[in-house]
Amino acid sequence: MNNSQENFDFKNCTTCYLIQENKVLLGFKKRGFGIAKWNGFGGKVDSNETILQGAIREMQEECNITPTKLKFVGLIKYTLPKLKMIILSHQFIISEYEGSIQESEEMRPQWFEFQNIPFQDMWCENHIWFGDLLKQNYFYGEYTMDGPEDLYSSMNKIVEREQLYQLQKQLSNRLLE
Ligand SMILES: COc1nc(N)nc2c1ncn2[C@H]1C[C@H](O)[C@@H](COP(=O)(O)OP(=O)(O)OP(=O)(O)O)O1
Repeated sequence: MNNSQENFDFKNCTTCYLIQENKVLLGFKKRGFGIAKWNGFGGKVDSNETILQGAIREMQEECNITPTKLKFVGLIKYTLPKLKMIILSHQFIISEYEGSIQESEEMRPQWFEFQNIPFQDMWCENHIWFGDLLKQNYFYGEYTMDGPEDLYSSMNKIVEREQLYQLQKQLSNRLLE
């Protein structure tokens, strides 16, 4: 963190993508932050839970399923200068789950073919790292932006698994599991 970011709020968030047979489940955000954009499912990690517990809870709340097989694949640090906020988003791929997918008051779920991702209706930085996510590469990114269309700087790199876990320990004040 540089000096000008010392008084920024810091939030741990999760974002989860259910992947099956070259399709990914996205949710259309019906309210709040990122409204009217397609995104993975997730949200803020509560103070009494690990990152993984937060990821599972958000899936239950937002699309009614309980993930049983999750892979931690990515870490994205978003700096939002106008909101004076840093969001560290822990990215997961889900390959197995229990329950039936249902719409919630926050998200409308829909399957998308890998070839047909609706980037035009997603946060604009998504197209930079989404290919790595779908290939299940481990990746780390940093983005400075003030909203879904306002991207000021970007960095994305593929990392080794150990490097990703190391970065998670360094950047997050919370345990993964
Ligand atoms: C800043 O750029 C972002 N880009 C993308 N693609 N996704 C983002 C960005 N910033 C946050 N996100 C993701 C991280 C989380 O998955 C959600 C945040 O969800 P929300 O703020 O709605 O969190 P909840 O805890 O569900 O909110 P409520 O307290 O309103 O239920 O967006």
